[in-house]
Amino acid sequence: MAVKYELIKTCAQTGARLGRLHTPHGVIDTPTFMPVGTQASVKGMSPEELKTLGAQIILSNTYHLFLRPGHELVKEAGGLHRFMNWDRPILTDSGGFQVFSLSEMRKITEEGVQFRSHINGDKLSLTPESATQVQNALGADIIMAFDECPPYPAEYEYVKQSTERTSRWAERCLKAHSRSHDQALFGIVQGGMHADLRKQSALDLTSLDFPGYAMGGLSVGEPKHFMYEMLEETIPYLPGNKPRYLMGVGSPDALIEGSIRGVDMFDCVLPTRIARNGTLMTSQGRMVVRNAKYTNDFGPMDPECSCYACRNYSRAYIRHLIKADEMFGLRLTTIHNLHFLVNLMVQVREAIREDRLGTFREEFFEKYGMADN
Ligand SMILES: CC1(C)O[C@@H]2[C@@H](CO[C@@]3(CNc4nc5cc6c(=O)[nH]c(N)nc6cc5[nH]4)OC(C)(C)O[C@@H]23)O1
Repeated sequence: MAVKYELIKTCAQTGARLGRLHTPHGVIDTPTFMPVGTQASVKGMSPEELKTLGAQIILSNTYHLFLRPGHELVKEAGGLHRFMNWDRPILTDSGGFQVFSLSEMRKITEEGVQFRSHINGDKLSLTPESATQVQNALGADIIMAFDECPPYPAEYEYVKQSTERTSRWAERCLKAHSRSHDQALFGIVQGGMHADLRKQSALDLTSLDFPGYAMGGLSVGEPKHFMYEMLEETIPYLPGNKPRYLMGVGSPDALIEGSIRGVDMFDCVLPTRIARNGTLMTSQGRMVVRNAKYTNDFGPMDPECSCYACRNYSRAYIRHLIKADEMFGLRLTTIHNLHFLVNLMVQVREAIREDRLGTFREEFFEKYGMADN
């Protein structure tokens, strides 16, 4: 059985929906936040800790694993689930985006992308066919079409050409996708910040009948209201019985706003990235636990949080560990931030079930603060 989306209900107050995504490695309750494990590890977290905090699916990345250790090695190890000892669902991003955000000297043609490895400078290339074959070898439950994420800002004409090429690449991915695995290939809608290009991209991709659709080209530095507008311009052209995935989004406000607009899946490095510099997402807004004001603060990072870190350790202790460069400190902040977002989605799903996500949004923003988080 490949990937199947089950729509449970739509929120009466908003456009949000409650669903379940059935995959070969288990069921995912949606809307969901997916922790990012770029190089086959969610930095500092064991699979057991991820399960304890409630993660139902994690991300990994084709670009990084293609460069190191190589997809053949992962395949030889029995695939990504076996390699990283994670028996729940995995989604891999297709690599196009990371080529642009990480590698030097890259050249994009109709064929694909040529680039230099950011690790050792080797000249490499990825094409729709090779990116799909790499993901088939890695064995994730959900794999992504190979696309170009246009830079932001970009000229209309560039975005138009790039988006049309991404649609042609999507068809090539479908053709290359080996059906021998139980993997679902999702299409990625592009179109920059232009409603007409977003609509055309959605129509092109839905004509290819993918089992799920991502919205790419967002969370790339644009003002958040542009992102929300593009969701409103795209989602009406996506089928209601398929999952919608907003790539690269992971701040509390954007998760709520995206859910309200009908997004089912989110991922972002934000919670794990800011945890590593001691910044926490708490019910009272952002908090930088390494600040001197927490030196003698023996309370939990977040008094309303039930995570392992908040139940067992104080702000003073965690601040000390971070100042002393003790690894355990960043593990605790990571556990907390991931638990915070996973738990936020539990509350979002509860609010949808009870037709009160609009009210929940107001209450959450009141406490969390509308600051750009
Ligand atoms: C918010 C925050 C902290 O997230 C960070 C940093 C910069 O934004 C992020 C997140 N934004 C993001 N947009 C994406 C768009 C695409 C896309 O169009 N196609 C494909 N295949 N994958 C994508 C992955 C994406 N991630 O992108 C990198 C550079 C990976 O780090 C992330 O700002």
